[in-house]
Amino acid sequence: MGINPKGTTVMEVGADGVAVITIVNPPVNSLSVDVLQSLKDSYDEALHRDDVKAIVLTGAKGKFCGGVDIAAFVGLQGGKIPQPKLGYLSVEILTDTVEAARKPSVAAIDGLALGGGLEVAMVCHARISTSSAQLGLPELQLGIIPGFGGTQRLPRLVGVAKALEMMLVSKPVKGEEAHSLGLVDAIASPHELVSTARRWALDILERRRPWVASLHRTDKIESLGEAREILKFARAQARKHAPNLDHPIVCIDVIEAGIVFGPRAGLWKEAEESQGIIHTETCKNLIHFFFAQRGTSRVPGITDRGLVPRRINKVAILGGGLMGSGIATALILGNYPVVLKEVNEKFLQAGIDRVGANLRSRVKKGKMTQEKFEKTLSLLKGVLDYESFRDVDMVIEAVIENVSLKQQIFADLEKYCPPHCILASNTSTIDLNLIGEKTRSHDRIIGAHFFSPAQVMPLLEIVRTEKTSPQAIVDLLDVGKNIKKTPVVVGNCTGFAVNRMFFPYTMAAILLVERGADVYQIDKAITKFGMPMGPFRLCDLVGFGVAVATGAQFVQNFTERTYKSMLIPIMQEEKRAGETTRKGFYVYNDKRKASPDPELKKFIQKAREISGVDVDPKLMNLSDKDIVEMTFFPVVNEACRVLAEGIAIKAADLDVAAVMGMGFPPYRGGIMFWADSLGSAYICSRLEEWSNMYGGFFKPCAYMAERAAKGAPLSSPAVQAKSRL
Ligand SMILES: C[C@H](O)CC(=O)SCCNC(=O)CCNC(=O)[C@H](O)C(C)(C)COP(=O)(O)OP(=O)(O)OC[C@H]1O[C@@H](n2cnc3c(N)ncnc32)[C@H](O)[C@@H]1OP(=O)(O)O
Repeated sequence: MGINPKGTTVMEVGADGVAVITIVNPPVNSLSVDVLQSLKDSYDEALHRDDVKAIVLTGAKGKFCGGVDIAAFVGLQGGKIPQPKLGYLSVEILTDTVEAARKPSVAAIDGLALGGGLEVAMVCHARISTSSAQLGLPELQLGIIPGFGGTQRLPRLVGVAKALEMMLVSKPVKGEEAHSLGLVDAIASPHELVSTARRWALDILERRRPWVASLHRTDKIESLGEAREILKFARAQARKHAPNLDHPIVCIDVIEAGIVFGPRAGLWKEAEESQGIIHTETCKNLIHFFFAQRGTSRVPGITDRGLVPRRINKVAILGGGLMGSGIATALILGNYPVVLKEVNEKFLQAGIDRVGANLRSRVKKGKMTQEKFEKTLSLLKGVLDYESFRDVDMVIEAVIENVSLKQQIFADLEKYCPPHCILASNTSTIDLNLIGEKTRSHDRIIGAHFFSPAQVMPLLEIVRTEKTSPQAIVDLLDVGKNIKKTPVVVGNCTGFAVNRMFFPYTMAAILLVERGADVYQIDKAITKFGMPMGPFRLCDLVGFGVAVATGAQFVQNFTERTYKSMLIPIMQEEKRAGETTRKGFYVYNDKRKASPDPELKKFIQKAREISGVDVDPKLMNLSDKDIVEMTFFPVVNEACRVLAEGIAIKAADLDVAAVMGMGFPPYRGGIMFWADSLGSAYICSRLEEWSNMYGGFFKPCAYMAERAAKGAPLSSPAVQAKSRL
């Protein structure tokens, strides 16, 4: 153990002869190297002491265990923590010491038992849980596989089909479901959890309850033939849904090894595969992303001031369109009473209906009961004037992107809302200083940029101006957390962070097409890279109207690096505006299935003539790698500018923004992390090459050029020219 151990276990032996071993490592009692060592020591002691007859394993402060300390994986990857001997933890300690012990262990689970946490619990001879506890094996989300026997024990406790689902989807189950699955043996209230577990352990010892080693159970596992079919199907699904990822297949292989060759062979295979898998790029990227996501709510100079978020009792939303109704849905789902304002009855009813439909779709999917639906919808109140704004704590304006309309609204809000009320705008591109120009409330004006559909998309871009008060930021961060959004705090500028990265992505794709590349090949290559869809399919989905409106903002503000093309306006003239008109870059059938359209060539030719560019034979035969680089390196270039200008606080925030706002594959770590895996010098040299051939759109920015010259990573902290935050 180190001088300052990272966590420990505490053992108390009661008069009943039960030793209660408690994992203590806040905030989630993760299994650090020190905790694991201490767990082993506590077990050694408990197994040797004559006054200990049975053991209860639990976690401090209502949390059983959040799994292996993920930071330890970073230590292993960097060689700072030595790799333990193969099978030491999983086989030698957990299986051969704890599970094989002559004293029974019972896990008392409250809060969470995730990853290694659940695996340790499954090694115990019984599990008692609270009904609200969350139990799961989410390791695949980190690019690894369960490594403490989870691949072997979970199928033996709940069956192969359910175990696979829990592992592949990385979704935990609640205590009640775990009980009905057989994963836990009994449910107890938090208050009675440990006492129930104590009694259970003694009952096992006295043979009043079965003494079960999960590893050797066979009753829940399907027959060999059936299990193989299930595994075959899972493999096909994994290949289809995650073709760039190997670790789900490795996980399935390891489960199969245990079923075919026996659980002990499975344990060894799991140990072997686990050792290698943590050194893969996928694992490094996903672990980076895990910490990046959690780092976004740490804002230097804001969240370190000791400010306490104020209570937001009521929120008002202006505009019941797609965005406004989505935001309202997200808020009422987070239990915030919401006032939705529209300009007339018809629009108001349509807005309320949209919220209702959003919630109803949850009921249909079985994610919400009818009772909860009614309770949630009752939190929404529609209004046509500002009277009920007199006691709101936060307003979110979500009307169309029209500067003078927004200015008028903010002037009105200043009159009607109480002085403490936060005045937020959901604008996706407009400068907030402009929006607040007609007010004297600049300190409480803030951007709350949601992504469509707002009730589903997890990102919330929080935009602050130089005048936004730290308290308003802390308050909005708290609201974001309560409605389960990942916030990214950015500075004020046209397009903020996400849309500034989006513009060059779409523009690069159009530039390539005008010079000879194929629309559908581009979409295919980008999808293969891991985006949910290609840039053209996405344009169709969001609609050309939105693409043109946001594009215009970019043209106006960043003229020198805008690639101007008439392709979309030409198509609009032909009444092609994307999926809603059934024609865009693709044509759509009744079932909204997209197919390539040979007619497209005609529009591309016309746009090419207007731009006065020639087809470049090289661009007609691009490899997938070239397509990915030519579309994403301009995004990296813009991300560098966003960082250099101080719009984003740190590169990792842009990684999160790209993954959650653009759909960039998390297993590539995010835009900047991915860029650094390729190297600044390489990216810069390619951009220079294309800039010479195809113009200023590709020109590397000063930040990029400087990093490339020094051979420095793009994401290491920048000496910012002038922070805009
Ligand atoms: C061998 C084994 O098979 C391998 C493993 O066990 S791998 C680990 C498996 N476990 C996991 O994947 C769980 C990961 N954690 C989570 O999903 C969520 O953090 C949680 C559900 C536990 C809690 O969520 P929530 O309450 O929203 O809090 P969240 O902000 O995410 O986490 C709180 C803090 O705990 C940290 N944390 C959570 N789980 C951690 C873990 N397993 N290791 C290290 N730190 C962890 C977070 O980084 C965060 O730290 P911060 O406050 O300094 O940013």
